[in-house]
Amino acid sequence: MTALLSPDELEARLRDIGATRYHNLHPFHRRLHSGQCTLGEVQAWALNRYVYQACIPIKDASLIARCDDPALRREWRRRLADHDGTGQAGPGEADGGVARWLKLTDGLGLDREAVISQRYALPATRYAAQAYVQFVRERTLLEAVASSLTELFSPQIIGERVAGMLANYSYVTKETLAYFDKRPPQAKQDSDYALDYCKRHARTAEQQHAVMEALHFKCDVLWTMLDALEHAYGEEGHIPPRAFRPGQFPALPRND
Ligand SMILES: O=C(O)c1cc(C(=O)O)c2c(n1)C(=O)C(=O)c1cc(C(=O)O)[nH]c1-2
Repeated sequence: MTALLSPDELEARLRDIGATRYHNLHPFHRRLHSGQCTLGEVQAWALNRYVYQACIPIKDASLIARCDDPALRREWRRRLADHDGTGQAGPGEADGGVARWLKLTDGLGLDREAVISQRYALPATRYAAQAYVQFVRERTLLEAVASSLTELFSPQIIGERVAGMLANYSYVTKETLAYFDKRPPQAKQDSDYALDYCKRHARTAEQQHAVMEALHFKCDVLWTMLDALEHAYGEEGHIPPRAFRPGQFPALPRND
């Protein structure tokens, strides 16, 4: 166990974890952003990433449910609204991030119902997303907050992704990628709060260690999802039996 760090030293250690472990460094993202993915791979990325998007409000709701600090609950409620919408768009009209992600999968020609069913996602994607929800349910509140700290690094990758995909794929438009318009300011606000919370509440060396481990864990969740995509759809092409197959979607057996 390392010695007790100052809050700023803790922040520097967390930023260092992002600099060396965040999913912007994954080969699949490099291929995605530089135009080297096939249409099938771009579709597979969006379909699998829906599973992650859908789990985010569930893990945020779990955090709220076990939190006895009204200020933290209030802050986290905003995240729920960001993802699930406020309901102000009209009855049955979702206006949050999850709904905007479906505009992205629509734009890539994927069947909405099939995407929402999560049936054609890779098993590893589902397990990774479930592991994130489980982590937030079971670990300390401090670790649960710390596991969101990957968002410190997301504005940069979103910038690279939007510029790279618009430049490199003729079928990707600004409208297709509209999900990402709102994310950088939301992620900045979310991660500023979470970082400040961790710096204030990690008062012992053990708690600081737990915060850093939570960020490592979350980087692993994100990395695992991209490993699974690369393994299934990259050069080797080991698509699991039930998963999305480019070109054959959604004409797949429905009762499997
Ligand atoms: O596009 C990305 O690379 C990326 C990364 C992350 C992240 O680092 O966890 C999130 C998002 N996007 C995102 O859109 C999002 O809503 C989100 C919520 C969270 C979280 O842990 O609460 N991370 C992320």
